[in-house]
Amino acid sequence: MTFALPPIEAVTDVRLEAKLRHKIDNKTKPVGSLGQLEDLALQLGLIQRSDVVTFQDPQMVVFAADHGIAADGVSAFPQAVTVQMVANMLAGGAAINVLSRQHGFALQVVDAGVAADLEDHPQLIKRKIGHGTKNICKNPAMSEEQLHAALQAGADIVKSLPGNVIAFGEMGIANTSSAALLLNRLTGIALKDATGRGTGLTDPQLRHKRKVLMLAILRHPDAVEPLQALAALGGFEIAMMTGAMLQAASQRRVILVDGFIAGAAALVAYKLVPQVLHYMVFCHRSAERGHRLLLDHLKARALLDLDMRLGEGTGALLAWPLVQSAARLMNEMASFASAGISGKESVEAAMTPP
Ligand SMILES: Cc1cc2ncn([C@H]3O[C@H](COP(=O)(O)O)[C@@H](O)[C@H]3O)c2cc1C
Ligand SMILES: O=C(O)c1cccnc1
Repeated sequence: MTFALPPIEAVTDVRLEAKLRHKIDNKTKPVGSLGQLEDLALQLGLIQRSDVVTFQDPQMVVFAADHGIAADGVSAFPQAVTVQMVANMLAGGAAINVLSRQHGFALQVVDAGVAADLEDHPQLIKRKIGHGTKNICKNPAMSEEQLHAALQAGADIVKSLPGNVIAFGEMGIANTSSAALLLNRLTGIALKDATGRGTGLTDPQLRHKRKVLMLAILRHPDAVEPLQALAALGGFEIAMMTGAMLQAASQRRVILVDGFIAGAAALVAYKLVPQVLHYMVFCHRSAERGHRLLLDHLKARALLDLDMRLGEGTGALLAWPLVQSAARLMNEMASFASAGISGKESVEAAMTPP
């Protein structure tokens, strides 16, 4: 089975963009004074092809999987934490549960490839590709067949969910390693700079992680195209998120991107279909050092910078009130004309000698 890249429309519509800009600029505020929220309102309007933005049934999807490279001591935590955290999420106790409840997001956890068999649960979507990836220091993380199955599963999951906004998060011990390797391979950013402390490595542990990742990257010199890189260096959750993001964009949903790992999936999706970026809101900048470089590469500016480095989708949901505010400001604010307030033209006229 080969995953067919879904068609994604660019949101460029010159007439609509002009209309939206006019609407935003004529609201009762100095032009540009709502800063980044104005760009966000414009983006949302272009995605929804309307100057009134509405959100329905927001979804939070956490993709979970294990990584063979965890055996090489690249994380501060053991692999078993992945399945334990999935159980915690299904019991409602993880950070992402708290934030999903707070912000009214329906939460689904996807078993993309956890290294344990999981019991059925109403919030668990079972699409296990394998019991963890292979150790990328020795082998490609996954076969081509597994890669395509993961991409397809991601797309299927999005198709099965309602709503027009979808937030992406992940859980998988050692997945900052895959994210760093993908960032290096797909952008040329130095591996040393792409590699960070993840769950909280000490200095000697970080040096060890860098050595291990250098061995891993040298093991896969030919995996240069995005899909080859994803199969060789990625993870089941990252591949599934990539397919899911592409599908979400093809359905013109707003995509809320979390931190470094969700960002790595976004990067792969962008390298496959650049227009996918039009649908993405980069919600926060993670403290994981590669994330800043990843966002710079995408010329993206995140909404929040809170020194967070958790993942799960937490940064995505914390930015949700800002996304809602951008929509409401566009929908509800009065214009100078409707409020009967003088625009700056009257001052300019007064300053111009007759
Ligand atoms: C208890 C716990 C909860 C988490 N929730 C997200 N992560 C985050 O940390 C992991 C990536 O970091 P590394 O590459 O260093 O393993 C991922 O599971 C990510 O989602 C967690 C990690 C831990 C330990
Ligand atoms: O930014 C992230 O997604 C992140 C950073 C560190 C650990 N886990 C996730």
